[in-house]
Amino acid sequence: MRVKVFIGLGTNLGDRGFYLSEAVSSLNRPAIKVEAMSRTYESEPWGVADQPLFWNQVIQVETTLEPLDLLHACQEIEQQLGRERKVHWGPRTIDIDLLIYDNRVSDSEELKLPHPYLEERAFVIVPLREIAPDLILPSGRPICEVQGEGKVYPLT
Ligand SMILES: Nc1ncnc2c1ncn2[C@@H]1O[C@H](COP(=O)(O)OP(=O)(O)OP(=O)(O)O)[C@@H](O)[C@H]1O
Ligand SMILES: Nc1nc2c(c(=O)[nH]1)N=C(CO)CN2
Repeated sequence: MRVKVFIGLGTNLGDRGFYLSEAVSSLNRPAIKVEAMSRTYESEPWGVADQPLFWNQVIQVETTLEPLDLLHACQEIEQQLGRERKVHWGPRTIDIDLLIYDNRVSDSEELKLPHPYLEERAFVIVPLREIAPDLILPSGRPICEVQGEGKVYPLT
């Protein structure tokens, strides 16, 4: 059975356009079909201010993978694209986060669903609203009523 998942992508090191497009094309495979992509947004760093501007994007996929298998697929792509885990919320070539996986809830250290900071991050909410304007968030709030914090600008 295929389920709908929203995935957030972020990068603030090197060729940010390259990392976003490589991540999306690496994710797209028979078990993870990319169904929708937001535009790319430039955003001010959230959480740890003293770092380069990010480029962010949100995609919708349909997957047959269970949540942890999908997370591991995302982490493999992060590694292939040179992601190093140094500073929490610090600079990275690519970060791939599971935002919403169908209506699943998970509270383990390895996987939290929905993503815990979903509604606080404008760099997630704004591109997510672009591809899913009628979405009711897992909290029950319609996405049109949620702002998130931080400045984001579409690149196109
Ligand atoms: N929904 C999720 N999506 C991606 N990783 C998650 C999720 N929930 C928990 N994790 C775990 O978070 C750990 C740390 O992830 P990461 O280094 O990307 O954090 P971060 O990007 O600095 O912060 P944030 O998770 O707030 O965006 C990973 O090892 C992963 O197992
Ligand atoms: N604007 C922006 N800020 C961030 C981002 C991000 O992708 N975009 N990712 C972070 C760690 O997940 C921390 N802060």
